Amino acid sequence: MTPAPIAVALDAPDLETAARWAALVTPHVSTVKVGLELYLRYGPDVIASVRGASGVQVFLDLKLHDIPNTVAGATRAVARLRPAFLTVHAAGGPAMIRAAVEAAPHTQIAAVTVLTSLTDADLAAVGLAGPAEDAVRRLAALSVGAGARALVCSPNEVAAVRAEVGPGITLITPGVRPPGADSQDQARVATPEQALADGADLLVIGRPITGSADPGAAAAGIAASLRRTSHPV
Ligand SMILES: O=C(O)c1cc(=O)[nH]c(=O)n1[C@@H]1O[C@H](COP(=O)(O)O)[C@@H](O)[C@H]1O
Repeated sequence: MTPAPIAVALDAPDLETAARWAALVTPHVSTVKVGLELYLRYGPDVIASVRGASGVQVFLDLKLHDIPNTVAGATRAVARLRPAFLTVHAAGGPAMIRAAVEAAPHTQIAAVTVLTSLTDADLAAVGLAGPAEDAVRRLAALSVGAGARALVCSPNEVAAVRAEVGPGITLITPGVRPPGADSQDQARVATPEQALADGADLLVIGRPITGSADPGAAAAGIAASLRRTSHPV
């Protein structure tokens, strides 16, 4: 069976746990995601550990945000690990995004528009007035103009972003929760089925899978529900 378009966020405190989660979920999902918690503790070795024997696609989520020269150097430093995706913050601006794109020709640079943990009130507090969707659309257009071929947004904005950037751009949505699940620190959320129906290409899901007693079964369950949605019987 084709693995589901899900990136499981391996936000674990230690490498053994992350590698175990990766092994349990990789039969069911296309991608595993390494973020700041694991990468800052273990460095580049973590990539090989979670890739394991399966060779599953790895998404490196470092959310780089600095001046263009520094981001180019940081991107070059990790490009040799050949992650399928590497995140940068779109708010770093077009020159920074372009620097990352040029520094990693074999990796898709994914520009994070507005973090899924932020509400409209949070955005107003940091000086971004207006609904999140306006900022997301603006940052999405800017990122694609700077050469990004992948974008990160919440499922609530994915339909608007798709309308803005067209079909060729990979849209990645965290802030995904199965029906009835706790949204925890996520503010702009939707179900996996809704995110896919609205145009997402890859769903980032962490704790609803890794916090389950059986992460393999949790991943398989969500993958099966997505298959039912895309091919209703
Ligand atoms: O870039 C990301 O992956 C990301 C962007 C964003 O706006 N929101 C967001 O939650 N993420 C990541 O997606 C994952 C979501 O995890 P859960 O909330 O446990 O499903 C975490 O690893 C976050 O770092």
